[in-house]
Amino acid sequence: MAIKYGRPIELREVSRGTGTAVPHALDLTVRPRRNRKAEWARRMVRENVLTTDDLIWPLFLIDGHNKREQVASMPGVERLSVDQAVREAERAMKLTIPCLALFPYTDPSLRDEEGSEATNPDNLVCQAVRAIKQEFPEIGILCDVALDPFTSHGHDGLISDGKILNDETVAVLVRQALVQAEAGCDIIAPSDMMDGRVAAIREGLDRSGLLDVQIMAYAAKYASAFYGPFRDAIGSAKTLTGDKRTYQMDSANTDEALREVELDIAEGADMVMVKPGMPYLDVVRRVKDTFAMPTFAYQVSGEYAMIAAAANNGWLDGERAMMESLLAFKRAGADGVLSYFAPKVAERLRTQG
Ligand SMILES: NCc1[nH]cc(CCC(=O)O)c1CC(=O)O
Ligand SMILES: [Mg+2]
Repeated sequence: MAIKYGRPIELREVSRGTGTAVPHALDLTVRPRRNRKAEWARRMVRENVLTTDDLIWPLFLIDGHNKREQVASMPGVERLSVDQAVREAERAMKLTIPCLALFPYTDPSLRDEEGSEATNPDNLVCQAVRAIKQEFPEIGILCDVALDPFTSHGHDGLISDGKILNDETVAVLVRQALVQAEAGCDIIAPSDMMDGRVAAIREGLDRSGLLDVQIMAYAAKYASAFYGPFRDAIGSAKTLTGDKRTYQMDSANTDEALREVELDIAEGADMVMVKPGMPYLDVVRRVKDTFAMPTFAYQVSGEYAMIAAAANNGWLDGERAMMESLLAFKRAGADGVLSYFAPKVAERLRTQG
């Protein structure tokens, strides 16, 4: 059947243009606006919903007690001492946010070439995991695995002659994952983009009897300008030498993302992630459609900063932009989102649905 103006021509024999009560009414049988005429009607036909179950809340940690420090490039986001992180965990519980992600600001005196603080079983991340789990064992905790918060050069791996070493780095990452898992972390999230790290970490966890610790692989992670504010937050912005393009992906590629994801699944990833988020929604959709795996996206620091900055300038409605940006991930097929907006979103969902 030939289609013209939204309905088959064969069905258009009767003209509706004459005798209608409304002067100048167009001859339209199909009027998509009918389904948008009221809030109840919009709710009935809504295809995607955002709930608190979709949220993972990233927290930045800092040494000390009763300390909260603004991150300048992320208005509304703070670095928290462990006791304060426990308070935020309590808030997350009340808001029914299922999972927290932890990122440390490591004191510069503890950073070195090898990132040795990453494997200290008593480092800031491990302290926070233990403290949160002791008070709130029912909340999920995700720990990032990569060396950049701990290295003096700000790279995610070991360096020799200006090259980021793959296999040597993987050995350290396994030890980092093990101290975090032994501290009680539920999900290990390798964000380093070394080849083969998922398999090595899975093997290390299993050998230590940590069979139930999940792996969420930052499988398709791009070399991105949108990580800038995060590097301020963890204090690696000033120290980072060069860029991360020999290990993080080229932003021009999507087939490559599928190959990366396929490898991580084969190596034992329980969940996969695409990062950054909004500029890579096409990748989220392809990954979800191709692998049907639990698929997450990271709305990264730069995405947060853009919305927060524009809102603070009165250039856009920050709350609405926040909700719209998160719903976009659901539309693209994501099962959940790491977002610095998590507590704000959860509060809004609770009061306004
Ligand atoms: N490997 C570390 C890591 N884990 C998460 C982010 C970025 C998160 C954000 O920007 O919010 C980064 C930064 C980077 O790779 O340089
Ligand atoms: Mg990979």
